[in-house]
Parts: sequence; C-alpha cells; structure tokens
Amino acid sequence: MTTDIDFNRIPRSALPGLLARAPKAELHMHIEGSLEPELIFALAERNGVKLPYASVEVLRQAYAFTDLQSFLDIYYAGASVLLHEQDFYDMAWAYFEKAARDNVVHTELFFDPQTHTVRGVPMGTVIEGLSRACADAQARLNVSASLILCFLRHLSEDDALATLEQALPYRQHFIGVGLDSSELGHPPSKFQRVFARAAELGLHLVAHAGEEGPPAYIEQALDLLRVERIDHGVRAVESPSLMVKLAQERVPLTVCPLSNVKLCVVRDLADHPLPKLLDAGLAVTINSDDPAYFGGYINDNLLALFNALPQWGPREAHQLLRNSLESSFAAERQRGRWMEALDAAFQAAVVPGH
Ligand SMILES: Nc1ncnc2[nH]cnc12
Ligand SMILES: [Zn+2]
Repeated sequence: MTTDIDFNRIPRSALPGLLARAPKAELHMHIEGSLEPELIFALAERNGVKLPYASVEVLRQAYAFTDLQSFLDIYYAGASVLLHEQDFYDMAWAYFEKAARDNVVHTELFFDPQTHTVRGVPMGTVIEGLSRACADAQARLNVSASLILCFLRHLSEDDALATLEQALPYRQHFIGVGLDSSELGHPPSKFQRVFARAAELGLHLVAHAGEEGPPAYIEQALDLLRVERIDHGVRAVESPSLMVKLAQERVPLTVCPLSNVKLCVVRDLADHPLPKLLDAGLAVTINSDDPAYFGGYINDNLLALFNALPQWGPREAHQLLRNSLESSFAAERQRGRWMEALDAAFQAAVVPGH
C-alpha cells in the first residue's frame, strides 16, 4: 500500500498537521527524563525531599548542558524525588497523557532501577508503579506501552548482574534490557556477561552507543552484546563500513535530534547527520530521549527537524514514522495494523490536483 501513496501530491504545508496526527512509536524515552520541573517540585514537597534549587524557574535555568555528563548530573538529582510506587505511577502517567496527544500508539520506555535502588527504593516499588501506569495507558488512552530495564554503564557489571537478578520476580513486567548513562570510558565490552544472561532469559536487547562514543562502540554493541537496536548511533556516520553493515542488516537507530543539540553532539539540527543516515538506507527513527530536559516531546522533535531540513518532505516523514512502527518489539500483526493506519493518514493528505 505504501508504494501507492503519491507523496508528490502532498503539499509541504500539510506536514506539521500530518506529522502531529499520524500514528507513531516512540522507542527511546527515559521515563525519568520526562519529569518536568513542576512535577519534581510537587513530588519533593509530597515526600519532604530538599532540592538544591530555590524554584521551578531556577531549576529550569540549570538546564544548560555542555555534554552528556553535565546533563546526567542534573537528571539523577531530579530523580531523587521518586520514593513511592505512586510517584513512579504519576511520572509515567504524565508522560502517557502527552504521548496520547502526540498520537504515539506504542512506546517502549527505558527506566534506570539502579538510580532508585541505590537510595533504598525497592525494585518492586519502581517496577510496579511503572507497570501499573503502562496497563492504564492501554486501558484508558489506547497507548500500548512496555518497559526496558537499563543498566547504568558507569557502574560495574557485577552491579548490573545483581540488578537483573533483583528484577527477576517482576520479569513479566519488562520486555528487554538496555545500557545507558556515561558512555565514554564505559564500552559495551564491559557488559558482555549481563547481556548474555538477559538473552538467556528471552529479553530483548538494546544499548546506547555512538552518542558521544566512537563507531567502535556501535560495533561492540552489535558483535559482543548482540543488541537488536542501537540507541542514538549517530557517530556511525564516521565509519563507511559500519554504515554499510547497519543498512544491510536494517539495524534500527533510535535517534534523538533535540537531545543531540542540547548535549552538543551536533551543532544544530541543520547540521544533523540524519539525512546522511536515511539516504544510506539505515532504519532511523525519531525519539525524544529526555523530553523534559531537552525542550520537547516526540512531535516537537519531528516538527523542529522538518523545519530545519527543507530537503525533507512527506516521503521522508512517512519513512521515519514507518521505521518507528516496524522497529518496535510489538507483535507483528499489531505493527501491521499501525502501519496501515499510517498509510491511511498520508493517503488522506494527498491533494489530487497538487
Ligand atoms: N541521552 C542519554 N545518554 C545516555 N544515558 C542517558 N540517560 C538518560 N538520557 C541519556
Ligand atoms: Zn537515551
């Protein structure tokens, strides 16, 4: 059906509305990165946590990052207000309401249990709060949602192994594992045993690689950890042989444009390697990463990108959204239904005489 859509007959002026209302999947979203300053302050008050910021405005002003680490320091401080099951539920629910507004039909949320268990919050509190919100998202908003447990790569592999074992009583509540936090100096090779254990358990495997780290980290994530998707992966553009491999194997990259600008991975959106990645045939998807910190949710990312890239039009928009649905870990039949709905949204935007 996709081939039947006459993209040349969709005016570029229709793009903002089309991008907003088309069904899409979000595959790279850290739920702790959806904590808006207002919710951080509300939870701090509810839980009697003292914050090192005088007000919402002062906290927001601190969101001027120079690299990944400068962001992570503030992001982990923000997460310190999360103590009870209801806090995790409220955080996820606030995101799901925004996702529904952006016509996200499916989302696979990262969460960082070690950020919470190290403060004495039980694993069950984290996972039960998040998974209760996921169930309600399906029931009340028709948003399909799953959880991916991420290991913090600045900690040891033994810590990651212990975290995975601690999470096993809640195995039915998460579909995969990921790898995030400070990339440089913490290559994927450090986590081979824990990813092998996760594979034995039948979990999906993903990892952040090639955000700040070199293309070799992407190769390690594929060859040593056997991941199914690469999170970020933008530095693949520096390695022609890796680009060929990623294109041939259709390895999805979950790219986060506004994040890349805010963390100084790229200078600006006009300078982003995304057009090169898409032109080379890579399965790139657009995502928000940590929307509360980087100035926008998924539709904000899509809109900003298409504003900055005049060479991109309806064909590229359709391809990116199709990639998101196709690259998700949802059941094949469900993915097929969403892709039909995507095609229908684009078909409806065709203007016969245009
Ligand atoms: N962009 C990012 N890179 C690595 N770890 C993260 N944790 C939250 N956001 C992240
Ligand atoms: Zn991320």
